[in-house]
Amino acid sequence: MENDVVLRVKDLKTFFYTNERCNKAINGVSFEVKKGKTLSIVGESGCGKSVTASSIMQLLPDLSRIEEGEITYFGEQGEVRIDKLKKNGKDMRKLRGGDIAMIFQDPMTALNPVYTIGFQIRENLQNHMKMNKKQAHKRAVELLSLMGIPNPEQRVNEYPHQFSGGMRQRAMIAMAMSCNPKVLIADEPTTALDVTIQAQIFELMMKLKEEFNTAILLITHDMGVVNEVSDDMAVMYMGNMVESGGTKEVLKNPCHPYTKALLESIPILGKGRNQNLEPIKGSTPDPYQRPVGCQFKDRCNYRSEKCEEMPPEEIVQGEHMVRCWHWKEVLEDGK
Ligand SMILES: Nc1ncnc2c1ncn2[C@@H]1O[C@H](COP(=O)(O)OP(=O)(O)OP(=O)(O)O)[C@@H](O)[C@H]1O
Repeated sequence: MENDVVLRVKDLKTFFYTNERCNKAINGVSFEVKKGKTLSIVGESGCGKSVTASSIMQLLPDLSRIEEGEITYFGEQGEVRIDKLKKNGKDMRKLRGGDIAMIFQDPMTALNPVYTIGFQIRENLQNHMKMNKKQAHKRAVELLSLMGIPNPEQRVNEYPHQFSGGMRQRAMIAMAMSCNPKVLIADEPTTALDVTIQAQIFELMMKLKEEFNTAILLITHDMGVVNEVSDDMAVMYMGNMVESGGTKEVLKNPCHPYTKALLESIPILGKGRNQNLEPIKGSTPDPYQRPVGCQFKDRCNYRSEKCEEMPPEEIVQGEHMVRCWHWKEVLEDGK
């Protein structure tokens, strides 16, 4: 095991069971998150990004469960198999919000409307960092100031509804960062914010990553964001990882038709209005009636008989992995 890996997910399978039907929402996903680096997981709505995050945090909805696979956290006290921990047991509660923190698209998922921002950050610090009330208050003010919130001494005593959307997002990040987490999971953290605030929040996250050597697992559907902020990336489709590797390498040499299609569907800043944007044809299949073999085949121009069988993971070079029978053709066509 390379010692820069802080979180490893191996062959994860998380299924939903509704009305005697099974949705294999995550069907054998593997990746590693490295110390002080950002890994982005990207893919269309429903591909399994959020369920991956909830599996790691053991915050899965009632009808779902981890069926197989390993989720290992490499902490200062040694390895912890998260998938083996009790959802609400002492060890999981210690990890959650402590060593592994999460920020959400909607800050009100994490913030309680009836308590002041300061109270909520203090509570986290008192629980996880064993600080007394006075120390925790001082640190809460420092954290708000670090997040760029003006007048932190005054604002620490305000309620979430007194904060703007962007400020609430900052307050939630302050709460998540309060216990110096080793891993920060960010699930579409800026989708609800306007572009300027979005850029500021990412800038802030990257600053924190540098300062505290935090590993970030960023969940997004936005290839532009992936390009801007991540060291590594993984593309998900229908519960599978179809391509992964260093961000620069994957974006330069996409080998999966789906990655290529995602890239062709986004505008490039500064290229003006006359760009040939290609929406991805078709739509994602019904998760309860998944196709046999490659999940992307019905939307793919490279489809052949081989695709009736699920392609294996293949190494393109170094850490660049792809799951497509036709990746060499895809790569060649991109040149
Ligand atoms: N609470 C739930 N009950 C039943 N099925 C669910 C639930 N949450 C997610 N799923 C299913 O799990 C699969 C993966 O969903 P997930 O929310 O992880 O996708 P996502 O990539 O995060 O999408 P989005 O970008 O829209 O959040 C989908 O097929 C979805 O229908």
